[in-house]
Amino acid sequence: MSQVYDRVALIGLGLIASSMFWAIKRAGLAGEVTGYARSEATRDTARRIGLCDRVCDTAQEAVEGADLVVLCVPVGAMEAVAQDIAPFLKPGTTVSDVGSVKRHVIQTVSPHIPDGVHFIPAHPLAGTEHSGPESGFAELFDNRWCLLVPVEGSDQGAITQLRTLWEGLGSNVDEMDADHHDLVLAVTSHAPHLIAYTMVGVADDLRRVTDSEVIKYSAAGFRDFTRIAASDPTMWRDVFLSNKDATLEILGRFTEELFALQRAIRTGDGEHLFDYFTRTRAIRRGIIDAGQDTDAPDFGRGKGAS
Ligand SMILES: NC(=O)c1ccc[n+]([C@@H]2O[C@H](COP(=O)([O-])OP(=O)(O)OC[C@H]3O[C@@H](n4cnc5c(N)ncnc54)[C@H](O)[C@@H]3O)[C@@H](O)[C@H]2O)c1
Ligand SMILES: O=C(O)C(=O)C[C@]1(C(=O)O)C=C[C@@H](O)C=C1
Repeated sequence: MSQVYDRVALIGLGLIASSMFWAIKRAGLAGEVTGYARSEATRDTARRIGLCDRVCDTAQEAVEGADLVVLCVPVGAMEAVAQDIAPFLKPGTTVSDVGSVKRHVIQTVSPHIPDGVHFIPAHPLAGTEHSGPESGFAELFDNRWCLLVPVEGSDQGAITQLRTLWEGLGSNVDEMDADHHDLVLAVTSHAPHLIAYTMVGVADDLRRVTDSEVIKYSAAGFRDFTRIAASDPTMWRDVFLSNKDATLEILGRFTEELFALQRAIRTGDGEHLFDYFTRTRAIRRGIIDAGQDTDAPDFGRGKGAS
């Protein structure tokens, strides 16, 4: 693929920014990539590992002359960063972000975007439990969705250009309205993370995790929870505080279902449990058949597998 932007600036050099950088380089999508991180230690690490063509000591220096600026900081830090860089953006620049919540980012960042600058929020649905400048890798976005959430009146040419970048990073791209995005992600990502945090917290409360009994004898289910629960605390604090309504709505429904299952166990209602688990199994198989779980092992996918 050929170059999509002359100059890209990445603000916040963690998992997502570093993965974007390596994927941009893999496909030659930008002439120059500048980077800025708030902490000197992160900037030093970035320089040491060759992350970004130029690591800058100020956000101003990083965004000056950039055609695309991507905010890759926790959702709660987006507004402050937007405010800092706004005076230094050239007309015609596109500002985007990768935040896990969209309505809040639009509400807090939009007021700082100068006239003549395009703001096109985005969210790559790809990540790991690791964070920081050394955690990124070029393949992170391969065959994953990236959702673009254009605000009213967004420039079509700027949207198409950003779409081309994300396709070049390996993603499938779709567009979505911000409120719908936040509700969908509350179901597919935010509530599941909270449930994983809770489950691991419960195990810890039983004082067995650090004694290693829970770890030693943990089955795959619990181990998957611990992977998710190892995710960055700042990022996830911000996600829940900024996607409050949708997350609380989904957790309300979750609690109702949990009570129904609890009741079925107490009353010995095996039919309820069996029917419920049959329904959820069909959902999992639907995901695999649609080719959306690239991490899933291949066994059990053949016709007739039970
Ligand atoms: N980790 C995931 O799985 C994932 C997936 C998709 C989207 N996201 C979103 O991407 C964004 C970045 O997440 P990440 O996983 O790369 O996080 P990360 O913790 O790996 O990196 C965030 C970086 O931002 C820096 N930072 C924090 N506050 C800052 C500020 N005020 N000014 C400048 N830099 C600041 C941190 O020092 C760090 O280098 C978040 O908004 C998150 O919601 C994360
Ligand atoms: O795979 C993981 O570790 C993730 O949690 C990635 C994940 C997700 O929930 O799928 C987490 C947050 C994002 O905003 C997008 C992706």
